[in-house]
Amino acid sequence: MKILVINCGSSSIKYQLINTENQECLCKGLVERIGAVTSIIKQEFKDEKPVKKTMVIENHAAALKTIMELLLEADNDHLHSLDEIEAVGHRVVHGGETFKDSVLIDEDVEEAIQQAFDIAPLHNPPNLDGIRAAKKHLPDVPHVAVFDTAFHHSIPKHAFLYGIPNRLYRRYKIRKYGFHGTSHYYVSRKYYNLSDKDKEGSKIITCHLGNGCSIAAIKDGESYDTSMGFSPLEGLIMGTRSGDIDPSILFYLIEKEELSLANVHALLNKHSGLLGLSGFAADMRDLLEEADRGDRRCQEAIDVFCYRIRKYIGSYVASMNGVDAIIFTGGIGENASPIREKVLKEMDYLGIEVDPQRNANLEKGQTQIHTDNSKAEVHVIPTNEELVIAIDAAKIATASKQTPWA
Ligand SMILES: Nc1ncnc2c1ncn2[C@@H]1O[C@H](COP(=O)(O)OP(=O)(O)O)[C@@H](O)[C@H]1O
Ligand SMILES: CC(=O)OP(=O)(O)O
Ligand SMILES: [Mg+2]
Repeated sequence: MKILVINCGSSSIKYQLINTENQECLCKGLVERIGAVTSIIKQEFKDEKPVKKTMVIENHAAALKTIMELLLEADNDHLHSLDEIEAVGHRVVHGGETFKDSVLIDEDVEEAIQQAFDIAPLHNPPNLDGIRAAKKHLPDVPHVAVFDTAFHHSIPKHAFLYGIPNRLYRRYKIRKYGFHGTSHYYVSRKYYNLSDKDKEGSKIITCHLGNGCSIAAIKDGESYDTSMGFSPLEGLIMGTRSGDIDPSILFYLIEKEELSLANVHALLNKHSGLLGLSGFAADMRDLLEEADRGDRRCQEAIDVFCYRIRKYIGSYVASMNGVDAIIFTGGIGENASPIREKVLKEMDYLGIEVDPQRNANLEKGQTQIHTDNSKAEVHVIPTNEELVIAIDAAKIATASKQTPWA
């Protein structure tokens, strides 16, 4: 089946056209800086020259219209008409306690996604904008929501409850949910596949390090704990998000700097993390470059970033009583070998040994960066959230055709 996968961020849309029969990506695109003075759209069909355009794109609806036009403009063998798209898979970040699996999107599902706006303010509003805009262009095909939270539904209660009054969980469902589920799921399955290991009895730690960053402890193939929580703000240091902080800092700042709720929100979500610490950039490439040139604050931001990851890995080894493999993925995890090196140094207490050559010069198709003597394995596995979304969308679309009343 030809599936269009849409991942709407606050100011960007990533999309892919995937043939789920052979799991091939036919086209990949990105619209950036939606709502800015000029937006950029890049698109690349398989085996074709990439296209890049700069134009004014005011909102997600306009961006989706441009994407549809550009997909058709290409007019190649991969897509002749929008009628060939058989379903659309949408990444939805927060599914709350309601959605344990992907679902066909109807009005109730849209309503539930909207109800989670408060707890995923950076993600769910653009996700819903994307769904509504895509439905206008492709009204006759199934639209499927695939949730970041779904894979983490297996996390046990002792790991998902916070130490606050229990009535807050019962009344508002305040608990850890966890995110990046499609990525943690994908790389863990790839690992089982490449290592020929059984899920049963396995203990692995997956580190998704992109703009948003999270770590998951995966036991017997199921998510057992993860660093993001009620929202995607908890846990690791991220591009612009703070990760874990002492909540008292907020009480203190609200008084000292008379911060409003909106100020606190912006402080922790947009001005913190690598950007806040370095005062320079949220992008790891820029930070590594500046740190190499001797910038002390960029180096400090990298140090804090890596230390937090080490700390979480250690805590998940403790919570699972061991680890068989650690897996790195996401833009930073896949590409930044100095970051992996820094995170993994001095892990001999776990018997983990990284081969510096393998880590620094990972060849295409290779994943292993541990030495042959290492007690636990370490792999770099490129993620593919879009493929997981496409496969789920195809499955649900097929089922909905067979049972049209469902
Ligand atoms: N070669 C590289 N070296 C270091 N960092 C990289 C490299 N390529 C990408 N990154 C980093 O990956 C991050 C973006 O990750 P990505 O997974 O693409 O993000 P998103 O969450 O938007 O999908 C940025 O911090 C970027 O600097
Ligand atoms: C949940 C989350 O943080 O997603 P992203 O990394 O795409 O921002
Ligand atoms: Mg990502």
